[in-house]
Amino acid sequence: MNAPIWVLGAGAIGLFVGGRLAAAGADVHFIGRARLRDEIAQAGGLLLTDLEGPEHRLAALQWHEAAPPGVPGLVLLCVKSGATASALADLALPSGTPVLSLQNGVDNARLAQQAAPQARVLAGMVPFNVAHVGPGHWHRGSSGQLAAQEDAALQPWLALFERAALPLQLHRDMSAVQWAKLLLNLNNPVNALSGLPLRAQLLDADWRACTAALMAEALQVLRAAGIRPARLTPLPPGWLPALMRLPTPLFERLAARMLRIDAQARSSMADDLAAGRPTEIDALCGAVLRLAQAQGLQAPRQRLMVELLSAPRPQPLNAQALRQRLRA
Ligand SMILES: NC(=O)C1=CN([C@@H]2O[C@H](COP(=O)(O)OP(=O)(O)OC[C@H]3O[C@@H](n4cnc5c(N)ncnc54)[C@H](OP(=O)(O)O)[C@@H]3O)[C@@H](O)[C@H]2O)C=CC1
Ligand SMILES: CC(C)(CO)C(=O)C(=O)O
Repeated sequence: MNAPIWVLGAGAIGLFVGGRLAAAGADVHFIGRARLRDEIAQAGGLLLTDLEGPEHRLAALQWHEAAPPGVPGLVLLCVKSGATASALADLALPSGTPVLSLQNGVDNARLAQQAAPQARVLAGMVPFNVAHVGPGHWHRGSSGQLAAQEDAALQPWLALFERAALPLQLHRDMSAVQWAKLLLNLNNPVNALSGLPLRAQLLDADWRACTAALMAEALQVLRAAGIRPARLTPLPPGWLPALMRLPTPLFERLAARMLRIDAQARSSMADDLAAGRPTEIDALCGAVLRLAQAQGLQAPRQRLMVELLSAPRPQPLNAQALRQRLRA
């Protein structure tokens, strides 16, 4: 068996990925909140279900509210972006410990490396959605393969991820992959404000027009900065705004893969908004806004989304009102 894996941030992604690795035989330690530990215990264990795979039940988890005793062989960084620095600063990791960030946004690996300079922090990317759908129950509601920085430190772990049916697709240029994922994540604030499940929101032309406008603005900024996002979808990233603006019947046909989403799936930002937690808007639209500013450009649409989602109590909006405000 490999050395222990520590999941830092036992929430949707941490429980799903860590739970699947534990089911495949890994020695997984979850670092998370007592409320989720208690919820899982009261439900009789962790239940993981999957749109396209078998379900897994784990009767007991190795759960900690702070760093476990011992030394990890791998850390999976699964807290929301705003918690990256503080979560890592609380662990005294031995020199060279690989830390794989499974977070959205383009800056978390850098922030993590700053907080734990002795660790070997690697960027990763999760393309699929995991939602908390019932007591002790998390569900993967869309598909796609995990991505990670190509690095010798991950070699000993590749077979385990394969066994867990979560193979790591290795990339030399994770920055291009992360920017491409960020473009897709520009739908997160739109989804959160809509109050709708992801699939229903994506099947509404007005909400899609909002996301298209954010994507078009971000693509202009990336172009100006010389960043070429990787291709994560059947169509190249540059075509995403046009795809989103298609009439719904045509969109349904051309975006069939993007729409392979369970009716219950919702974006991680919608979860945060519903729970009254801070959102990751600064790591998504905020990152595009900062890149624009560095190029001497404006990004008024990203700025608007940052303002709307940073309000003390962001209110759901109707699609046409948001469209108007975004000039979409
Ligand atoms: N959910 C999804 O479908 C997807 C999520 N992602 C990305 O994955 C990352 C994680 O998202 P997700 O799993 O949804 O987030 P969750 O909020 O479900 O999980 C994170 C958990 O970590 C806990 N936490 C925060 N700080 C600490 C700490 N110092 N020690 C222990 N626990 C801590 C949080 O508790 P508390 O809330 O109390 O702070 C929360 O329970 C994000 O960057 C997200 O964008 C990427 C793709 C899909
Ligand atoms: C998978 C996706 C794009 C949408 O659910 C996501 O990254 C998120 O919810 O944050």
